[in-house]
Amino acid sequence: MPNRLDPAIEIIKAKADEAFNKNDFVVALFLHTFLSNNDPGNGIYHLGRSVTNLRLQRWSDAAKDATKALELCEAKVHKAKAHFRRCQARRELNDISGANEDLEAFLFNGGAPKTASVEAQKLKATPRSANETVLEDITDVATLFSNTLDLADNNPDAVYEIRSASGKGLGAFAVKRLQRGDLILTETPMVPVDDTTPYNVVTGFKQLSPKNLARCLLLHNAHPEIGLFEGIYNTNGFAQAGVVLDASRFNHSCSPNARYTYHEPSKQERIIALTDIAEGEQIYVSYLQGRNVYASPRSKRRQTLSSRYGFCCQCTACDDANFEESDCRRQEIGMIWESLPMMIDGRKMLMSVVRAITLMREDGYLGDADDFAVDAAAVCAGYSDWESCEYWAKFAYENRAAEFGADHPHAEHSRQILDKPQSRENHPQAGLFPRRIYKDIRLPREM
Ligand SMILES: C[S@@+](CC[C@H](N)C(=O)[O-])C[C@H]1O[C@@H](n2cnc3c(N)ncnc32)[C@H](O)[C@@H]1O
Repeated sequence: MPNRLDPAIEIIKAKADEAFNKNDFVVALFLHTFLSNNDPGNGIYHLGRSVTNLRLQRWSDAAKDATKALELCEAKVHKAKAHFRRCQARRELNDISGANEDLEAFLFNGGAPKTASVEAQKLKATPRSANETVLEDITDVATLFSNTLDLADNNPDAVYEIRSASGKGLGAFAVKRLQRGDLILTETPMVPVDDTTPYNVVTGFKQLSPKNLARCLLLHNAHPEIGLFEGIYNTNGFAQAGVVLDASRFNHSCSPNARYTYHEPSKQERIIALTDIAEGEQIYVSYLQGRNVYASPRSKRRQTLSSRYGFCCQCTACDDANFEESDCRRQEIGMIWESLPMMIDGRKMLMSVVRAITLMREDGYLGDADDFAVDAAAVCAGYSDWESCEYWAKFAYENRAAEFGADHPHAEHSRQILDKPQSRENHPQAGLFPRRIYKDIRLPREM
């Protein structure tokens, strides 16, 4: 049942009119199609789309819409418009007797005689015939007019392509081999929203141009029940960035091969490779962050993903064959993370960090090891083991640079620690405890 009170509807109608008045008929067609798909029993949308189709010279579609409007609209004024539009479409389709019937019905429903007489003259002229496919759904419109709507990927340097990802809607796939640390995407958010109250979300969409609104309406909506714009926002919005068109097409995995990150200085969303990725491989990010993914069992992750995004995760970590082992590792990582602040023994703490990072690697989770390495560097600083401190700070820096970009504030912060490990500014506890050396505690070589 369409929610006619959803504020999104009035906004989309206004944007459709705006596009039409600017002769941006493809966008208007898209938006009218969206509206009529959303509320098929409302004849006004068919009436609106019939004139847009006339402008696009899509005669069969225009006639079909006018017929539908005649079926659904009660008011004479609407019926008159629908007959007139169908008359014009039929004229172009060479159906002169049908067009004449519509012209009579136009007059009968109060249409202006002067307009009718101009049209009657045109009906006497030889018509052209046209042959088109009928566009019924917004995806049909989007496919036919993907260039006009700027949906086609025109960036020759793009390292990914968006296409069907069986059972997961659309997804992003590598078009060349990628390495850990490679920048996959950098994109300006389309709907930035600082505060995600419903009002702000609706206002964010309202500010879009008709074309950009059309592009956003194509995004997946896992929550149509909560309002159109909020549903799209909640399914696709990124923390800090909001809705980012291409980035929103990347599917989720609990063992992702890429991560998304917001780069505040440039106000852009980025996606960076966490692992090497083969050409043709699907690129996955994790919709869950930090401990919610690397330190949570499958049941908890699935519950969150299902309620927020409406799907049951079947990634390699959630797969039935692997999940129990993966759960054991992730639960242990979680316990280590919880217990680190309580550990008073530096050696024990560093051994726990090594264990946690080893478990992450065994699980194929190649993000966030820096969370642990930063703590390890702080412990070594506390015991004045500057060589070990540097070792962990370097590890944290290199991982952050690869995962977020070297110019990201996270990486810059680790860089500062690396440059001045002894500074109290970087490590408030630097040199506080009796000196101890932990050179023997290092990570095993990368597997
Ligand atoms: C942000 S969108 C991702 C792009 C989406 N596939 C599309 O076609 O636009 C989130 C939606 O993608 C689908 N999705 C993402 N990851 C998935 C996965 N691992 N398994 C199944 N569906 C997934 C779900 O429908 C989810 O609500």
